[in-house]
Amino acid sequence: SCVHPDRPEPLDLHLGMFLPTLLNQATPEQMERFFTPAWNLRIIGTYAQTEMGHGTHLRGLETTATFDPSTQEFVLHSPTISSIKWWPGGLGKTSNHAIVLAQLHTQGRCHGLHAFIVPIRDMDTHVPLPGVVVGDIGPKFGFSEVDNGFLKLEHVRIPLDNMLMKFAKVEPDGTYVKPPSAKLTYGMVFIRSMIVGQSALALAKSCTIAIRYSAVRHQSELRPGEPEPQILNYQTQQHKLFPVLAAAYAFTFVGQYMKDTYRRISGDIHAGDYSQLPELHALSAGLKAFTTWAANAAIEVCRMSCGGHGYSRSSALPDIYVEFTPTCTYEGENTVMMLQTASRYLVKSYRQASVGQRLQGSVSYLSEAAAQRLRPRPVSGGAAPLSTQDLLSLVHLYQRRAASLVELAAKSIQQELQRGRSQEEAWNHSSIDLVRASDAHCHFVVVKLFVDKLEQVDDAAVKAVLSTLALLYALKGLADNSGDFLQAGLLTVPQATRVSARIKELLEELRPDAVALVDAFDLNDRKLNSVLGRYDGNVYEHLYEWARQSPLNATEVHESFHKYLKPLRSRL
Ligand SMILES: CCCCCCCCCCCCCCCCCC(=O)SCCNC(=O)CCNC(=O)[C@H](O)C(C)(C)COP(=O)(O)OP(=O)(O)OC[C@H]1O[C@@H](n2cnc3c(N)ncnc32)[C@H](O)[C@@H]1OP(=O)(O)O
Ligand SMILES: Cc1cc2nc3c(=O)[nH]c(=O)nc-3n(C[C@H](O)[C@H](O)[C@H](O)COP(=O)(O)OP(=O)(O)OC[C@H]3O[C@@H](n4cnc5c(N)ncnc54)[C@H](O)[C@@H]3O)c2cc1C
Repeated sequence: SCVHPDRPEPLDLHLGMFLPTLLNQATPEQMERFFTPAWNLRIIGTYAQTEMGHGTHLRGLETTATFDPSTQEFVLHSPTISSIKWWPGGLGKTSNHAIVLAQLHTQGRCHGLHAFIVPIRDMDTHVPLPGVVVGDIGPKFGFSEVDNGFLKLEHVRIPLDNMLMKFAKVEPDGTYVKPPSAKLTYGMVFIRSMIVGQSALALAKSCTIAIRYSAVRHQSELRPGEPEPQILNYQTQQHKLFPVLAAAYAFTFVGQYMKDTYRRISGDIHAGDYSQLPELHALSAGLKAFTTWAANAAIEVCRMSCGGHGYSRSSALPDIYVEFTPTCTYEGENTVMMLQTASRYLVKSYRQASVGQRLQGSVSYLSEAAAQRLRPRPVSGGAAPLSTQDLLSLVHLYQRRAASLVELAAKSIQQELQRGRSQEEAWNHSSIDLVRASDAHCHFVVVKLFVDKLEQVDDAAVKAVLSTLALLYALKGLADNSGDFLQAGLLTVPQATRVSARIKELLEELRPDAVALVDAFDLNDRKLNSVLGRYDGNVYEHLYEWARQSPLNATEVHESFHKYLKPLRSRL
């Protein structure tokens, strides 16, 4: 990672999942035996959960770990083609160990998914161990530096104390001891929390490149007879890029918040208090999905805003896209994550609020919404006056939109049940509404955290420009989702028109600060690795130089001329 800063590489899973999973789930003895050599890179590990047949539905995973008390060993086995582990990064060629997630069988009973440390290659020769069939899964959309792999286990034996036993345990006689909370065996919360920060970084890089380049690039005519303007002066260009800039700041603050929240709640968990785990799961799942979807779309906006040169790899934008886009899929497919946040948290909280329970954490507004529903509505009704200046009133608006969409989704489930559908069918027939509700909840959380952050900024000028960005973020979201706000009676058509007009004013206000605002991300040229996004703006000279270095230019006359074109011509 020193050679290719911020690029995917074969040790990512070792650093990002193998070591953290040990930290969270290994016993002190296992820390000694595995963590220390892994920290020193003698053991190189990966996290092997996904199988060819199942990634999302963890209870459907087929790999088995059967305890054999006669030898004090687990026998790990892949019983079918679809049970072959598929996708783990660094598994194909790099790792000598894997944390394998498998269905634990002992004393004739299956106890569900547990984590096992499985040596897969000889520590000296790196040759796969007996019973281990392992290799690379082949070329992908991107990530070509990473050897994502497959792993077929054929009755591979590992010692009893290679099961990660900080929480659940198997005794030497095969007795299974349950973990203090069944949810502790889900290990993905750490990376999901970190991915939010990755979304911010991807956005910061992309808009730094696109905004700097838009200040360098001159095109067309704005006023007849005058020199060609910087493309950043076109309103449509600003409308593409400044909301991305605003989102990059918003997600940076949300990323910091997720890191702090993870630290705080995992501290509680280590101290034996599991009460905040559902909030952490719901927040990390929802915000992972919300921010990666937004960033994924925005990277493409930035690339296209650079015209033809954006398509060249010299811009770095194609690489940023292919490296980032799997975050929408890995660590929990985004739709599925949104549904987790909706079902396990929002709808449950809505029901609790409806029977008068006071809620804590990011859903406390559902209690307020429930209380309001009980009060008679004022006769005048309708949308409250909208201030396109007051951030707190916008936070409140997002909160009411989320409350209304959570209610809509919960009511849809209710109606489906009343139609005689089963709980599961009612759920599936409401899942579009549920994803919308989660999306609105996350959007509210992001706007709120952005506005909260402003309170911590002391410098008046910085606070002013960040407030303008926060306003743009909130109003652009309002405009993009005006259907929701109109449907919920939170916005009128004339108000929506005013929002669009205010957005145009904000774009103009931000224009003089736009380049300074991307410079403030402090992404150096080496890290950006983009000809278009160079700090010195010397784009054209370097673009020419970059092209001259293309492998096709290594010889003046390419061998294809002698091999194909010349013989072909002689036959015509
Ligand atoms: C040290 C330096 C570090 C430097 C870093 C260096 C560089 C880093 C770079 C990192 C690069 C990373 C590269 C890529 C890694 C990709 C790795 C993967 O994809 S790996 C593969 C990733 N694969 C995936 O992510 C698979 C996605 N699938 C899943 O997560 C699950 O199967 C499911 C959640 C969809 C459903 O599960 P199911 O079993 O059907 O569960 P139910 O729905 O029935 O819910 C039961 C109850 O449990 C609750 N609960 C659930 N989850 C959690 C949780 N996490 N927690 C807590 N609670 C949870 C739930 O709320 C409910 O509660 P209640 O209502 O009863 O109270
Ligand atoms: C680059 C990359 C690296 C990876 N690295 C690793 C790794 O290191 N270790 C590892 O174990 N895995 C890894 N994975 C695998 C990854 O975690 C899974 O691909 C991911 O969890 C999604 O699961 P899936 O592929 O089974 O998708 P599927 O679940 O098959 O998703 C396909 C579609 O079905 C929909 N769907 C599925 N279930 C539901 C549902 N309940 N409700 C509604 N819709 C649903 C999804 O929304 C999606 O549209 C990696 C994947 C990639 C692309």
